Amino acid sequence: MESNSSQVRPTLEWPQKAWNLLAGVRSQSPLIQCITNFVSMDLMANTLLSAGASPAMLHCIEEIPDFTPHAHAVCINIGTLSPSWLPAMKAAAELCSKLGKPWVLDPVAAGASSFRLKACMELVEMKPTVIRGNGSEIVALSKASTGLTKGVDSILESTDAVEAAKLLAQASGAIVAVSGAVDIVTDGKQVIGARNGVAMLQKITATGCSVTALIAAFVAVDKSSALEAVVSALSIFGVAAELGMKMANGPASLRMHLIDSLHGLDEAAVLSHVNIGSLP
Ligand SMILES: Nc1ncnc2c1ncn2[C@@H]1O[C@H](COP(=O)(O)OP(=O)(O)O)[C@@H](O)[C@H]1O
Ligand SMILES: Cc1ncsc1CCOP(=O)(O)O
Ligand SMILES: [Mg+2]
Repeated sequence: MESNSSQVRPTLEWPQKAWNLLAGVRSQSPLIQCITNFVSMDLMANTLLSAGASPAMLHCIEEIPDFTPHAHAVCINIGTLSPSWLPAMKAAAELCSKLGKPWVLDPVAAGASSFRLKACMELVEMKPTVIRGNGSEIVALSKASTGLTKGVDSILESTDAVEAAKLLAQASGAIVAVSGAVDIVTDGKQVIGARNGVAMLQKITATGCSVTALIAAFVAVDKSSALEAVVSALSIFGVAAELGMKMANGPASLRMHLIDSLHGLDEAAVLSHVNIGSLP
C-alpha cells in the first residue's frame, strides 16, 4: 500500500524554508507585473531586481490581455488610486483568477476615504491570493470602515490587528499579512510572526509597497504554500534591512544598503538571522 507520507510536505525549519524560497526567486527570476502607485515604482522595481525577480510596471488596461498571462504573479497597489486605474486593476485580477495565477493586494490607506475603501472591498471580492497591509489598513478592510489611519501610515501596531487579520482571511480566503515591528501572517487559523526588520524602514517611503511586491515574487515560486512564501518574504526583507542598517547613517543610506543587502544575502546570513515563529 502506498504510504501517505509522500503527500506530506516535509517540515523544514523556517530559516531553511526562507533561504530555499529566496534561492528559488533567484534561479527562476519570476516576472512580476506591478500595477502600483507613482511613489513606489522605483523602490519596488529595485527591490524585485535585487531579490532576483523581474519587475514590470505595466498598468494600462489595453495591455493587460497581452501581458498579464505572461506574468508569474501580479502585485496590485492602490496607493495613488484614481478612477481611471481601477478598471485595469480589476481586469488584471480577473485574468489572474481565470488563469490560476497568484495576485497580491496592497490596500494602501484603505481607511482614508470611502472611495479607497470601496475600491479595496471590490478588489478583495475578486479573491486575491494575499493581502498585505499595515495595522490600520487591515482593520479598515476587516471592519469595512474608514478612519483609524493617518493617511498611508498606521496608527495601530500590527499586534492590534491580529483578530481583524484572521477575520479578513476567513472572509476573503486570502492569506493576510500585517506588517510592523512583528510581521503577522494568517490563513484565518494559524498565526505566524516574523520578527525581523528595523524601525527605520518606516522612515523610507514605499518599503511596505516593496515588501508586498517581494511577497508576490515568493508566492510565484511556491504556489503550494502561500502562507510560507509570505512569511519568508517578510522575514528576508527584514533581514536585508538589519544587515543594511549596520552600514547606514539614516533613511537615505538605509534605502541604498537595503537593496545591496538583499542582493548580497547568502545562506549563512539568512540561516542565522531569520526569526519566525508561531503566535498564540
Ligand atoms: N517597528 C518596526 N521594527 C522593525 N521593522 C518594521 C517596524 N515597522 C515596520 N517595519 C517593517 O517595515 C516594512 C514596512 O512596513 P510598514 O511600515 O508597516 O508598512 P507600510 O509602509 O505599508 O505602512 C515591513 O518590512 C515591516 O516589517
Ligand atoms: C506616501 C504615499 N502616498 C500615496 S502612496 C504612498 C506610498 C506609500 O508607501 P508605503 O505604504 O510603503 O509606506
Ligand atoms: Mg503601505
